[in-house]
Order: sequence, then C-alpha cells, then structure tokens
Amino acid sequence: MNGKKAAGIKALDEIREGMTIGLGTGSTVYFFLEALAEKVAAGFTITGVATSQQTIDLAKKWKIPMRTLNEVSTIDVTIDGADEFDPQLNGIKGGGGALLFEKLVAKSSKKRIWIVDERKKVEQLGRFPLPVEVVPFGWKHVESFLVNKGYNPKLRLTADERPYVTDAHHYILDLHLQTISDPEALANELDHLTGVVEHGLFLGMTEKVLVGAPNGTVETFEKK
Ligand SMILES: O=C[C@H](O)[C@H](O)[C@H](O)COP(=O)(O)O
Repeated sequence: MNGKKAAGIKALDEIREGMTIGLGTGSTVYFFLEALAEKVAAGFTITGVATSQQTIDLAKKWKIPMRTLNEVSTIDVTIDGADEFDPQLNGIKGGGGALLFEKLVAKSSKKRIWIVDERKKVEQLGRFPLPVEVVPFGWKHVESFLVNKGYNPKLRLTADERPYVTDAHHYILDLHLQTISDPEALANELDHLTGVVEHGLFLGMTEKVLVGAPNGTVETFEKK
C-alpha cells in the first residue's frame, strides 16, 4: 500500500448509490477510479463526470458510466487530487495539466474532496510550481509580464521539448515561486490578466482532504 492508494480507496466511503460524481485527474485519482470500478462491476449505480481525457480513458476502460459536465445539472461530490494543500485547505492543482476542467467541475459540485499522500501537506503554498494556463496566441507577452513581476514562469514542455498542450488546447506557464505569501492577491491578479485562461490556485474549493500514509492509514482534514 502507498499513501496515494490508501487515500484513493478511503474516498469510496464518500460515495452513495445514485450519486453523480466528479472524477478528478492524476495518479491518486487512478486508485479511486480503480476501486470505484470494482463497485460498479458489482452492480453499484453512479454517474461520473471526468475532468480530463486521461480520466475519460480510464473510466471507459473500467466501464464507469459517464456523462459530460453539460449533461448534468449538478454534481454531488467531486474526488480529486492536489499538488499541495495548506492548513486553510487552500491548494495548488494542475501538475497534470487538468486545472481548467478540474476547476469547472469543482465549481459545479456540492462537495469537493481531495485525496493526497503526506508529501502534499505544506505550511505555505508555492514550493510546487503554480500552473497558469494561457492561450497560445501571444503567450510570450504574458510570459514577459510574469517575468517582470518576478514570478519566474517556465513554459511547460513535453519530453520531446514541444510545448505541452492541455485538453482545451492551451499552453501552461509554471510559476516557480517557492512561496506564495498572499494566495488571494495572486489569484486575483492572475484572474484579471488577459491571455490567462485559468490558474492552479484552488482557494476555498475543498471541504475535506484525505491524506494517505505509506502504512495505509488515512488522516482527514476538514474545513473548520
Ligand atoms: O492536473 C492535475 C491535477 O490537478 C492532479 O489532481 C494533481 O496534479 C495531483 O496529481 P497526483 O495525484 O498525480 O499527484
């Protein structure tokens, strides 16, 4: 057992028959989907709404019934991963490039739960590079603006050194900040920057974080 798997399996406790479930993205969500698929195969009825092509592919492979976000009016609970979370349960997401669809699904959800391993717990956000999704048109000008602000952006590249392209056909500039002293102010600034589609600061966007340890135990952090 590793921490990610422990948290992924524990998230099953949050699921009830008949629910519409937001399905996050990443290596921790993988374990949740695997466990959910076993329940579905045994006759448990749910509907999933995926946050990425990667998750659609897994759900199809494991025969989890799916709808698109437009096909549902609301989502009962979303189970997603995170790259960092702090004591206020604010977080950074998008290490896997899925931040835009993840934020759309999260905002349509009645309840949001993150599943992570212990390495994701931090006192202050920012050690993990903050993903900023930008339109390809003129992206170098957005990059220059971010350089001038001292935000240290790096264009995300694929293994063969091409720009990484998101499911929505955008690029990602990862901001290497080390610490984010005022996440609200930074989120507000990025929200208003032309050319930026979305950023990976998820503030006040989860009610519960399940943190898995290598020994298989899971600690729960809930919003106060
Ligand atoms: O874009 C990807 C997502 O935000 C992931 O949920 C996040 O990067 C955590 O991924 P993992 O569970 O693989 O560490």
